[in-house]
Amino acid sequence: MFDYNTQPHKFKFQGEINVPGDKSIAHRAIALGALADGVTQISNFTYADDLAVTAKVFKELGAKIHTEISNKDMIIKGVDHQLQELDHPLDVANVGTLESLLLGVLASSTNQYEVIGGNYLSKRPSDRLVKLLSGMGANYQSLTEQFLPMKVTGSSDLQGIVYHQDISSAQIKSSLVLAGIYAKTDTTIIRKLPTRNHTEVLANYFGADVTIKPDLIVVHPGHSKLTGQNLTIPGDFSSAAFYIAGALLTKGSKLVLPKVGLNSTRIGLLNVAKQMGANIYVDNRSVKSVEPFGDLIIKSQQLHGTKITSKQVQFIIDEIPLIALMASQASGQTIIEGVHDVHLQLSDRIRNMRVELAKLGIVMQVNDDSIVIDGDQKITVKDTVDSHNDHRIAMMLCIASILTDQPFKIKNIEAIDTSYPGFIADLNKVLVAD
Ligand SMILES: O=C(O)C1=C[C@@H](OP(=O)(O)O)[C@@H](O)[C@H](O)C1
Ligand SMILES: C=C(OP(=O)(O)O)C(=O)O
Repeated sequence: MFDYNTQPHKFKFQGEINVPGDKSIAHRAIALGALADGVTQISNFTYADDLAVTAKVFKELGAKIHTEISNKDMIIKGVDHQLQELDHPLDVANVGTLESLLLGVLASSTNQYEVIGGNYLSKRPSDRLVKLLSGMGANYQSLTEQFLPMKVTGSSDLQGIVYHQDISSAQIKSSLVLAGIYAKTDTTIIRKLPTRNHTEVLANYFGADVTIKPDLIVVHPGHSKLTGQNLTIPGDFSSAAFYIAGALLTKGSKLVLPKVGLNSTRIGLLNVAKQMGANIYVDNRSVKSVEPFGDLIIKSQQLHGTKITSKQVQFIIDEIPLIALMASQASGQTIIEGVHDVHLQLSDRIRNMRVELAKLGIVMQVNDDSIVIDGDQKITVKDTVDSHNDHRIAMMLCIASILTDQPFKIKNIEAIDTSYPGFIADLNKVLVAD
């Protein structure tokens, strides 16, 4: 457990920074590469803590995984769906995406597994997902019925289901896709609202047969077979978001972020920033291994408040603490609607960001399904802040520290390593004292 003392200056941003490879895509690439027949080579892989846990779990299931940390390469020899039997539990720690992907993967194996998790995930209900996977024919047993630890015995006779999404969750959808690839009949997911689409897009890249339409996706197990692939992971938009917010909010900034992932299901913060009056330029657009990317050029800008609707929330799901900070520095009021499910993330991310920002003098009204933030708030340090072991809150607090010349302490700063080891060093490369 480490504390970080922020600096007693305001800063602006100058220069260029390459953000790490996308964590969300990398989780899926490891899972699909591990299940596939043959070798998968992943370039621009970031060895973040969450991805280390995913790699460890799939290694235990029999995949051979080699990481070249200096080259940011990962090489996986897959098991061709023959998962190894284990005499010990699979530990997903507090990696929410891994828990969901894994429960879907294990649905089609007849081996018996036990899945355990860390203190936060052991309190996150899995019953919605488990009910769906059980409906396909897999068996999940938890003493508490809805939380980890859980005993899983899948089925070699999984049957597809038709699921009318009651909540918008990329993790639930992804889990059903991974189970559906090995089912006997089609799995249909009828969307409530679109969510990040990396799983279905990447599954097709590996040889699955998934129809992707705006209002539904259908997994056709048929004769599809996953085969190892080479892929390059774009920069993580959710990591780039901290620099985007920082550069917009600090006078005299100009920052370039090369090769950032621009998947339309991830870049809601760009649209929110535009609604708030920002002009962010995108250059050198391209597509590699089915994911779009490009260079972002950000200049400081005076922002104004806006209304963010529930339709936009899935596209900013991991950026809400940062958007709250942006809103507090804009002119006028901002309302974010449709945030109910974000309360389930990690340790209740919305509650924690409200508590921590209040220690910096930034107040907001948090309701069950909406957040209201007044603009023009001055940062006034009242207390030591805490990441609550949430990497997104930790990095948002680092950006807040740049906007004030009052230094403060951030407790449990090491949470940053969950997605972006080296963030503070990178940040310091592009900060110029004002
Ligand atoms: O599928 C994913 O990679 C993720 C989906 C989102 O969660 P939900 O599916 O619970 O909304 C997001 O918050 C999480 O950081 C990563
Ligand atoms: C909540 C996050 O991820 P996960 O759900 O995988 O823990 C995140 O990356 O912000």
